[in-house]
Amino acid sequence: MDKAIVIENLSKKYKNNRGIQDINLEIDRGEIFGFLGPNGAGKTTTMKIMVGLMKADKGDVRINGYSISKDYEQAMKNVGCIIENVTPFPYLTAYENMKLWGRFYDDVDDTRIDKSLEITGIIKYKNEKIKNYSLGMKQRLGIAIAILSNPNVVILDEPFNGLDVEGMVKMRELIIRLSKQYKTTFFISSHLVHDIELTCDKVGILYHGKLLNIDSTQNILKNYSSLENYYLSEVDLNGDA
Ligand SMILES: Nc1ncnc2c1ncn2[C@@H]1O[C@H](COP(=O)(O)OP(=O)(O)OP(=O)(O)O)[C@@H](O)[C@H]1O
Repeated sequence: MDKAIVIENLSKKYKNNRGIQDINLEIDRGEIFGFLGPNGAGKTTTMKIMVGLMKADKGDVRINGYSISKDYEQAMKNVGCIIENVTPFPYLTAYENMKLWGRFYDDVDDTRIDKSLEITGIIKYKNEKIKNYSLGMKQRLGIAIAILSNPNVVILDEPFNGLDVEGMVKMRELIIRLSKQYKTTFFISSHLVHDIELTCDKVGILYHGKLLNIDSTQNILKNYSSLENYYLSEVDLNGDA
């Protein structure tokens, strides 16, 4: 199986002793992986290391076969991400913001900008200033920016945060469609069990910096009535850090 992301023995300890400890996981090409954990579990820390915003104490991450510590440029070549918040310039339009982002890449032209806005369903607001965007529209713009360079791996920190019901449904549909249509691999962090259950093929539970378990959503739902029940039982069994 073609592995899009491999995380090996990843550890990072902050001065206050919090952080992540010995994370191991593998994600197949085209899979939607849900990184589920409560506030402070270490999701953002892991994702920051994955995209090179922070250095690990130990371990490594391979993306598309390339190590982020040894071959950072190659590893990042096909990655799009939103870690914490994207902050588009409010007084620029979506198009102008995308144009600025596009300068980071060699092969992003106006056609690709339009395509990204089209895929994420905000092409009709292309020439509107971001200050007039709703939160859901801004989240979509975040995805549009993340997929601008046509990456095959997309890493999203809390993409459902702050969205209303309709916004969540649309975000979910968008992620699933991209994974099916383009075989894009997604690594999504969230503390929203329900959205992870409905969106992700595979789920890893992070608790107090440790990965408690990792399994396919299908398997989990064979044995538990909901992902929430599985989550609570895993935390109850193994969660004492
Ligand atoms: N720069 C830092 N220095 C010290 N401690 C930190 C730092 N960044 C994060 N932490 C701590 O490390 C732990 C993991 O934080 P992290 O932001 O990775 O969690 P998270 O799972 O993303 O949480 P949330 O869902 O609230 O965003 C937390 O206890 C946090 O307080």
